[in-house]
Amino acid sequence: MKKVLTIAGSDCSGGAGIQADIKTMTAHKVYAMSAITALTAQNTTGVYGVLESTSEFLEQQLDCIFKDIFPDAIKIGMVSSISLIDVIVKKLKEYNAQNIVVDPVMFSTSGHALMCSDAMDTLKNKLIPLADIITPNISEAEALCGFSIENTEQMLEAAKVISSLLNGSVLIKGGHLTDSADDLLYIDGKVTWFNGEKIDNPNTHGTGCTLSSAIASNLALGFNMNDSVKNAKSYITGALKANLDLGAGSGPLNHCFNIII
Ligand SMILES: Nc1ncnc2c1ncn2[C@@H]1O[C@H](COP(=O)(O)OP(=O)(O)O)[C@@H](O)[C@H]1O
Ligand SMILES: Cc1ncc(COP(=O)(O)O)c(N)n1
Repeated sequence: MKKVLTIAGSDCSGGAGIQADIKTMTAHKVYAMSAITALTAQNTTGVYGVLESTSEFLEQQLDCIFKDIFPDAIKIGMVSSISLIDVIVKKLKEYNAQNIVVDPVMFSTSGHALMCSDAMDTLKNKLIPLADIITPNISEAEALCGFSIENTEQMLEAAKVISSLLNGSVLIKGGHLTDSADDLLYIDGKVTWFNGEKIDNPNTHGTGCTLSSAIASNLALGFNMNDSVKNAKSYITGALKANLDLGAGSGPLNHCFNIII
C-alpha cells in the first residue's frame, strides 16, 4: 500500500485540516499519516482558537514517521510560524522527501488568519522552493505574487510570477472567482485549465485541504502531475456534488460519495 503524510493543523469539527486530509487519503486507498502543526478549535461557523505545536514536538513527530514508515508523498497545509516552517524544511531535506504538495494555507474560509504574517518570507523562500506543486487559492496567490487577481488572465500572470519561486508546478484554484471553478495548472511554462462546473453548494469548508490531499494521494499512486490534478479535481467535484449539509455555517464535504458498501 502507498503511504501519504499530511503535515497540517487539526480541525476538531472534521471538515478541514488533518481530518479532511485523512478522509481524502483513505478514500484514495492509500495509508494516511499525520504530523500535527496545531490544534484548532473551529467549526463550520469559524475558528475560535489555535494551539500551536512546539517546533521540538513537530520535529519528534516527523522523525517518528520518516524513520519508520517512509511516505510516498507529502501534503503540507496549515503551518503558522517561522519556527515550524524551519523544522519542516530541515526534515524534508534530511530525509530527501519526494512528491511534496504545499497548500499555502493563510486564512480559513471564514477569514481567520492561520499563518503569522511574519512567516510569509520563510514560506516563500524556504518551503515553497521544495515543493513539487503548490496550490494557492486566489487570495493566497495574490499574497504570493503581489497583485490582485480578478479574472483568468490575471490568474495566468500570477502563475508565471509564482512559478519563479520553485522548480515545481503551480495550481491556482479559481473556486473563489465569481462564476467559475476553473483551476489553472502551470508546469514549466505549459498552461492547462481544469474547467470545473461551479456547483451550487455553500458547504465548501475544507475544499483546499481536500484537493491538495487528493493530489498527494494520486502522486503516491504513481500518476504524473497533470493526471494527479485531473483526478483530484474530479474527486473534489464529486465530494461537493454529494451535497452534505452539516452545521450552521459553511459545512464540510462528503467523502463517502464513491464508497460502495
Ligand atoms: N462551488 C464550487 N463548485 C465547484 N468547485 C469548487 C467550488 N468551490 C471550490 N471549488 C473547487 O475546490 C477546489 C478548492 O478551491 P478553493 O475553494 O478555491 O480553495 P480553498 O479551500 O483553498 O480556498 C478547487 O478545485 C476549486 O475549483
Ligand atoms: C486546520 C485548518 N487547516 C486549513 C484550513 C483551511 O480550510 P478552508 O479554507 O477550507 O477553511 C482550516 N480551516 N483549518
